Amino acid sequence: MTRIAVFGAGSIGCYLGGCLAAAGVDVTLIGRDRILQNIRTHGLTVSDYRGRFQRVPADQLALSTDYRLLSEVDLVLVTVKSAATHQAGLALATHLKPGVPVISFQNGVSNPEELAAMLPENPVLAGMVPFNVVEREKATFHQGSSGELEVDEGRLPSDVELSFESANLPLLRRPDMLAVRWGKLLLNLNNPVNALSGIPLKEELSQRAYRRCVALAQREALQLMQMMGIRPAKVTAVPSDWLPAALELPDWLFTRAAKKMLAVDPLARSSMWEDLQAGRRTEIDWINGEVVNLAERLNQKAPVNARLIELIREAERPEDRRDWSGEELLQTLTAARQQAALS
Ligand SMILES: NC(=O)C1=CN([C@@H]2O[C@H](COP(=O)(O)OP(=O)(O)OC[C@H]3O[C@@H](n4cnc5c(N)ncnc54)[C@H](OP(=O)(O)O)[C@@H]3O)[C@@H](O)[C@H]2O)C=CC1
Ligand SMILES: CC(C)(CO)C(=O)C(=O)O
Repeated sequence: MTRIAVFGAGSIGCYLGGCLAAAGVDVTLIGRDRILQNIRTHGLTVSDYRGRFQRVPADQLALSTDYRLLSEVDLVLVTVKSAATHQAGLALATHLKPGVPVISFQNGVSNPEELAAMLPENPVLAGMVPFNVVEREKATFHQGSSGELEVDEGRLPSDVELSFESANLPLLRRPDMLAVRWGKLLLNLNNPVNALSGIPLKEELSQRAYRRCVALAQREALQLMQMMGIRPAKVTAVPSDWLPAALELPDWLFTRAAKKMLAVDPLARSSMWEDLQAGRRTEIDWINGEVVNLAERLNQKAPVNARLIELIREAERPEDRRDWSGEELLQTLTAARQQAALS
């Protein structure tokens, strides 16, 4: 049986690892002591909005901070935040057997390439997690919204797809993962808006002013992607090009038309909010930063995304952190755009 290691046992890593282990897969979780100790005490519980509730006893998992365990596995799922990708790459390059595949289940568009450059002897596949996972008390990891995992078409050990399927996490294999990652990045432009709002995703997305902020960032990104010849894939019910217009709908129409987008656990928050809460560096440079990078390469401007980066940088300093109302945020983003148009 394929032995699967999760590198970065946090929200996504513990959820994927827990679902796989509950289905009888041999799982090793590599992570930090805080989370591993919690799992040793309580076992690992995975739950979801559809009623999944599975508890895996700690002795059914290999739990370690020791990277040497990587030399014994047949597949690695990388689930660290983007700022930790380089460190993950170093550990994998030191311990992984040649030929063992690695799937990056991370947001952003550059992580698989960063890993591939550090792991010339291992196939690195891009993956995409469409759903939200939050850590709850007693080592419980809860999936709060819907969607299927998507992964590059490259070769995986023969029983891996079946293992994911039996864990109720079917892998959708795709030939166009770069387009999928850009499509996901468009959705993740909501991450800073959610983090700055200080309220759960469902509540935030129910308010038009916040949605208009996201739409401003997406329009800017879509225009630059088009100039660069990037065609983002459709990763929600709405085609990527239509996302801003859908978000700008009045509340009464949006709540009817975008039922799926709002079908999210009432307490779910973006992973960027979780980072701010935990005092960690956020992934802003790997999300909105990619839009600003595109603008620079095209000799253009991306004032809305640049302003969101500034605001998240401020919020990363606890003493400067505050919650923004939708109107306040919309005002500062609109002002940034107007100023850029004048200069
Ligand atoms: N959470 C979500 O709902 C979603 C997240 N994603 C993406 O998935 C990826 C993972 O996110 P998420 O699970 O939320 O992140 P988390 O921060 O919850 O989990 C990552 C874990 O990896 C640990 N870690 C980092 N570096 C190392 C290392 N060198 N050795 C061992 N452990 C390490 C971190 O510890 P420490 O913090 O101490 O460094 C943390 O506990 C991100 O790219 C995110 O954008 C995608 C879809 C949804
Ligand atoms: C699932 C989604 C889009 C929102 O939670 C996400 O990717 C994140 O929080 O980083």
